[in-house]
Amino acid sequence: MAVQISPSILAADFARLADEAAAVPNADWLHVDVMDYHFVPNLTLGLPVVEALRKATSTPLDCHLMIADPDRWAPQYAEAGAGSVTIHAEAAKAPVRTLREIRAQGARAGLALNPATPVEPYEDLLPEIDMLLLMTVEPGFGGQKFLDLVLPKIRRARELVSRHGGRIWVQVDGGVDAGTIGRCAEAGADVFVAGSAVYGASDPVAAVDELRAAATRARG
Ligand SMILES: O=C(CO)[C@@H](O)[C@H](O)COP(=O)(O)O
Repeated sequence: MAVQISPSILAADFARLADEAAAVPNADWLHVDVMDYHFVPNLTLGLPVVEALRKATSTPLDCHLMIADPDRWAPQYAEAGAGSVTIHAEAAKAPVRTLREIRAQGARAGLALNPATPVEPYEDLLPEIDMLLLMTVEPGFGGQKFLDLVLPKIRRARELVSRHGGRIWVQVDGGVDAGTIGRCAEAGADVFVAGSAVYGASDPVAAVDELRAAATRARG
């Protein structure tokens, strides 16, 4: 699968979200971080903003739910038009049902793991998902330093996914920039979330192109 870049609007100007979405027409996805002050110590945005963004951009929305009760809310993000909805393994109490409900609404279903959460216990869930999101920082805030300790897990995740037919995308999120994206790509990631590295750049379009080129080069 070709490299995909998903700029995180957490690093964008929340007062100008439609313009910020339009600022990266070369992005494959727009990553939308939903936080609820419970699963993570930060609060961002919810369904009404996702519904508004859906109307404001044709770029598919990649909704990452960092919320305490994804079983209750995730299907509604899919219904609101998100192209992909990712729930955290640490928060979901009924992940099989929730992942199936996301797919039933026509969205891709993702499972996210915090840096210290191992991937192996979730092997049986792989048939239920379209994407595995490996956090490369502790979730909650943009602008954090990339955690190298996640690299071996990216390799193990790639192996597991390959054993299951290679259909599932491996996404990395947190501290991804021109200096770290190559290592993630070499380890087996194929979808890259980048907040500060895109929206903190003077030219976000060029930043997306550079990240894509660096990841593509690293895959060889
Ligand atoms: O989910 C999160 C943070 O919890 C991320 O999506 C961040 O928004 C990535 O930001 P950068 O580390 O790229 O600045």
